[in-house]
Amino acid sequence: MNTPISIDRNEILKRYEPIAKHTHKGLQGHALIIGGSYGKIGAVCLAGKAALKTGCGLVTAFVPECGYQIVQISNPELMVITDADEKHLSDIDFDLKPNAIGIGPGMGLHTETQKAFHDFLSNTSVPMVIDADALNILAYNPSWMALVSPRTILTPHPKELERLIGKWNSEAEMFQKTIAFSLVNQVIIVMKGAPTYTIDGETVYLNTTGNAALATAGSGDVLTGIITSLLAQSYKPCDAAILGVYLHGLTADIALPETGYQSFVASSIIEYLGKAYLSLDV
Ligand SMILES: NC(=O)C1=CN([C@@H]2O[C@H](COP(=O)(O)OP(=O)(O)OC[C@H]3O[C@@H](n4cnc5c(N)ncnc54)[C@H](OP(=O)(O)O)[C@@H]3O)[C@@H](O)[C@H]2O)[C@@H](O)CC1
Ligand SMILES: Nc1ncnc2c1ncn2[C@@H]1O[C@H](COP(=O)(O)OP(=O)(O)O)[C@@H](O)[C@H]1O
Ligand SMILES: [Mg+2]
Repeated sequence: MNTPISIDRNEILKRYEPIAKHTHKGLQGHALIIGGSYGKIGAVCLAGKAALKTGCGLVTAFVPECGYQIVQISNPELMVITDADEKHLSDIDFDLKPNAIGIGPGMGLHTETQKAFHDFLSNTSVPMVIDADALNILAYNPSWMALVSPRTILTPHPKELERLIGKWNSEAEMFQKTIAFSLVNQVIIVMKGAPTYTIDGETVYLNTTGNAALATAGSGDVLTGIITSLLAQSYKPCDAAILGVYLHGLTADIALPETGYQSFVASSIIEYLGKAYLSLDV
């Protein structure tokens, strides 16, 4: 394996694009977050709000019918489209043209959802982040990887990674198998952990921000929203992944003296995104 490239502030400033003075919401990108199921609509609320607070101009959530009021009330800035089914996604069909899609948070593994995901992948080539249950569905249906567009970003935690690539006996083998998976499928893999590595074929990027405060429910869902937002704002997929992971960790580093580890929750990541961005602008 090549020596990982350490992603520090200098590397980020090479990639970060400050906002243009005369931009408007129509130029800032439209992100679509697809996911949720009965009891796990919060995952979509978190990803959607994170997408907005990362700078996207418009964000739409696609959720089962039971999520309609939850998303609208928790995030009035979000637009919502609902599936025909009350509790799970059964047909992922929409009449809009997002610049990027994040799919999987809270989505569940219902057989109808699995079929809907298959049909959605067959018909979509929009830049995409695949996370959580959408990754698990791919792991259970490995041949569907052929439907995933090149340069798609996958964001597995260690268990999701194991489901996708199989068990490993050493860290070296984990990297070897992940790199091979990235090369064969032409996808970018964000190997979430402490620390997080982003794998783009043979190139490995090591993130340098973040701390144990991030070990809290929904923090991966927030990361999906952040990276989807950057993709929608026209960052190249690998840069969106690297910058998104860096910003996500930076929020926890900035917050720590104020929140401590224990009281930091996934919504705190979203709350501190502003300070994370501001620290890049000085
Ligand atoms: N508010 C909401 O709506 C929320 C909704 N959510 C949604 O729930 C769905 C299920 O997602 P999920 O990740 O909780 O379940 P799953 O894939 O079975 O993985 C869990 C297993 O993986 C392991 N594991 C995890 N991290 C690890 C690590 N760093 N290092 C090592 N191991 C690690 C760990 O294994 P263990 O250590 O227990 O053996 C654990 O048992 C998904 O759609 C998600 O979006 C959540 O985001 C929460 C907030
Ligand atoms: N101890 C830790 N140090 C740094 N980052 C962590 C730590 N624990 C978790 N994280 C980060 O938090 C996120 C957890 O993602 P995930 O397990 O998908 O959460 P969820 O599914 O609950 O949203 C990842 O980005 C991971 O890198
Ligand atoms: Mg997750």
